[in-house]
Amino acid sequence: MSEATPLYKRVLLKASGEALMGEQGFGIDVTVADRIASDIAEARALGVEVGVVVGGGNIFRGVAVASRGGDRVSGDHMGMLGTVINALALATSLRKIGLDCEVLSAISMPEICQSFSQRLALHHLGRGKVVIFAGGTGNPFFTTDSAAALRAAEIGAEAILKGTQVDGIYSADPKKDPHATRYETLTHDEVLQKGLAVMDVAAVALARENSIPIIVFSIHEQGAFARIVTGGGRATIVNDR
Ligand SMILES: Nc1ncnc2c1ncn2[C@@H]1O[C@H](COP(=O)(O)OP(=O)(O)O)[C@@H](O)[C@H]1O
Ligand SMILES: O=c1ccn([C@@H]2O[C@H](COP(=O)(O)OP(=O)(O)O)[C@@H](O)[C@H]2O)c(=O)[nH]1
Repeated sequence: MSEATPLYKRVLLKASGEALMGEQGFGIDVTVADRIASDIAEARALGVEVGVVVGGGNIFRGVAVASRGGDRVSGDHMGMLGTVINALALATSLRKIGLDCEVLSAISMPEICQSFSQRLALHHLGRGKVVIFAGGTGNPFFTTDSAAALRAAEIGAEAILKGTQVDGIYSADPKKDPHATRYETLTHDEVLQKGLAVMDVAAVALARENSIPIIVFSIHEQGAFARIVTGGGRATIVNDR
């Protein structure tokens, strides 16, 4: 690994739930969780404090229930519980390689993990622990992208690194439009005005209000997380400055 100096003291990684299922159609591929853990370890070795919001799309999405005529709120509760399962899997992968971490959940389940509070999160981060934020925002009708923007603001993260299925923000969804072109940089306003759906509107707006840059990169590319915290790597940077 390079001796590069990190650009940030503290970042928030949004780890895609869907990425965690790897080639499987559902659930968690432990090899993917282990790889994401080793990427986080590289950033920690550079001295960067890391908070992680995990998605849940590999397990459950509330909108899927609603689209079949079911109850959206119950569906979202199931989705949030899915993020807790993912958080526990990622914590296991981190501990396996000797990284100290804590899972803090927006929904209290004290037998399983600690409950989220800003104070506790700052306490753990300040002691060098990776903090995994589970349970999204704790509210239905939100997404884990919004949870990422919220937790980033609460912990004073200098950037949100959205590790997703694609390597940046495109003029249209690159999975649907083969002619979509990739942006190197954008402002928060441009993402919203152009309707670029890589992240939901609430999340981008919250990041904009708090002047937090968003960096979109492929979580499938090994080592990308550490490269980005040192100012390299392939990504789209959303920043207003
Ligand atoms: N303009 C766009 N640029 C890049 N990706 C886009 C765009 N519009 C839609 N997408 C899609 O958004 C997905 C990320 O959305 P999301 O549901 O938040 O995934 P996850 O949280 O699992 O990373 C990408 O994988 C991509 O297919
Ligand atoms: O604050 C939140 C975060 C998540 N969810 C639910 O949890 C699911 C999984 O989260 P998300 O879709 O954001 O996961 P990702 O796309 O990152 O895998 C969502 O579809 C919602 O049903 C929710 O209700 N509130």
